[in-house]
Formats: sequence, structure tokens, C-alpha cells
Amino acid sequence: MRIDVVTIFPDYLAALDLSLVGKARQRGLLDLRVHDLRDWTTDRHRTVDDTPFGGGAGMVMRPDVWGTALDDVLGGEPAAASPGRILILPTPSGEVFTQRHAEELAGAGQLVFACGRYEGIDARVAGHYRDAGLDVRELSIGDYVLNGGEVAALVMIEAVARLVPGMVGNPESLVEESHGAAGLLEYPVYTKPPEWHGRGIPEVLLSGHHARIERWRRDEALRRTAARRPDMIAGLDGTVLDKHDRAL
Ligand SMILES: Nc1cc(-c2ccc3cc[nH]c3c2)n[nH]1
Repeated sequence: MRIDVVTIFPDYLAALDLSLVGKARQRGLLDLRVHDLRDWTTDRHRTVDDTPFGGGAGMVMRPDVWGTALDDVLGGEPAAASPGRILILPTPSGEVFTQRHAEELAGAGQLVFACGRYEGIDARVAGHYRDAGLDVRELSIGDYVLNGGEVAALVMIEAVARLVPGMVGNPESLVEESHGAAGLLEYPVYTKPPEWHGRGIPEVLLSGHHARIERWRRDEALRRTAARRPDMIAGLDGTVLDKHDRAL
């Protein structure tokens, strides 16, 4: 998979040289390229923004600079001729990014993240590439406002990259996870020491009885989800909950 990030703060993406994503890049599993938007400016001051039409505070990022950058990064091919390519615009006003998005994006051939700053990117940029037939997604990572798209891009890249085959050593660990296949939050986990600040371990986890352990974990996941994310319970399809679950 190829991932391109276009930003005026390329150093913000240095975290992608570390840990799993960094190793995947070294192993050639991930072709991740970070680009400085200012490399596509044409003036002495390397200007990327201007005042908003209609007035108001702040500045807006120019469509012409973004257009030349994205045309280059998309390889100059007509957008429609590039299936498996997705242009992602992090924005507080986008659809909220979820694990389902991560799973879908992990199957793409190329992801291009356009990280805005200031008051955002001129709205014509998204429209231009959408009308050219490209798959354009305006995505939020949550209902809070950041100062730019870079942190959102880091979040989405990590969530996607860890799903790319070969990224994590044990693919099993991708199955048992919060927001996993069962659509429930993760159960609580424990490790040594068996006692810590006078707090022990749930007895069932020391029993060696795997069926009981599995059931306890499922119950805890259900309890946690009902308490913290009742919206997720409402979203479960009827097949997920068995009669034991419903009795909780
Ligand atoms: N979920 C979320 C995204 C953002 C975001 C994304 C891009 C820009 C550009 C300027 N401010 C921005 C904020 N805030 N919160």
C-alpha cells in the first residue's frame, strides 16, 4: 500500500518513522511518503493561504497550490482511471472515522491525506477531485477541533496501517480488540504481579477453565459496552447477542 501525506508541517509526521509503521516502511510493506505543500508554491514567500471570500477571521488554503500538489502526488493520471485510490481530507466537519473506515481504507492501493491548516482548504479542491471521479473522503476523528489535519492523519494512518497484511506479528491480535468483530468494547486485561496495591485478579482468570474465561470476558465486554457506549449495543445486529447476554 502507498500512503502520501501532504502538509505544511512534514515534521509532524516524524512519528511514522517509529514503531510498527516505521518497521513496515523499512520492510517495504508500506510505501509512505510525506510531502511539504510549500514545494508546490511559486512565489518568493511560498504562500499557501489567502483571506476568505465573504470575510471572517483567519485564512483559507489556496486551491491552486493544493491542485498542483495533489495532481503530482496522484501521479498525474486522470482520477477516474485510478481505482483503489482515495483522497482523504481530515476535517472537523466530516463523517466520523471508525474501525469500519479503517478496514475499508486498508484495502486501497493508495491513500492520499491532504492536511489542512488555518480555517481549512478551499472547498473547491474536494469538489474538483470528486467531479473528476476520484473517491474523496472528508473524515473527522472525533467531535473536537484540532489546529490542523496532521494529528488526524496520524490517527487514521495508524488505524489503517496495522490492518495491512504482515504489519502485526500475530494477526490473531487484530481479532480480539476493542470495536472488534463482535462490535463490543474490549474486556479488562490483567498480568503479573497477581496482587498489586491490595488488588487481586478475577478468580476465573486463574482457573485455567477456558470456556468460563471466555464467557467472563464476553460478559465484561458486554457490561463495559452497555455502560460506556450504549450506542454500540443499539447498533449490534440481532445475531450477536445470545440469550445469556440478554439476561445480563
Ligand atoms: N476531528 C478533527 C479534525 C480536525 C481538523 C482537521 C483539519 C483542519 C484544518 C484546520 N483545522 C483543522 C481541524 N479537527 N478535529
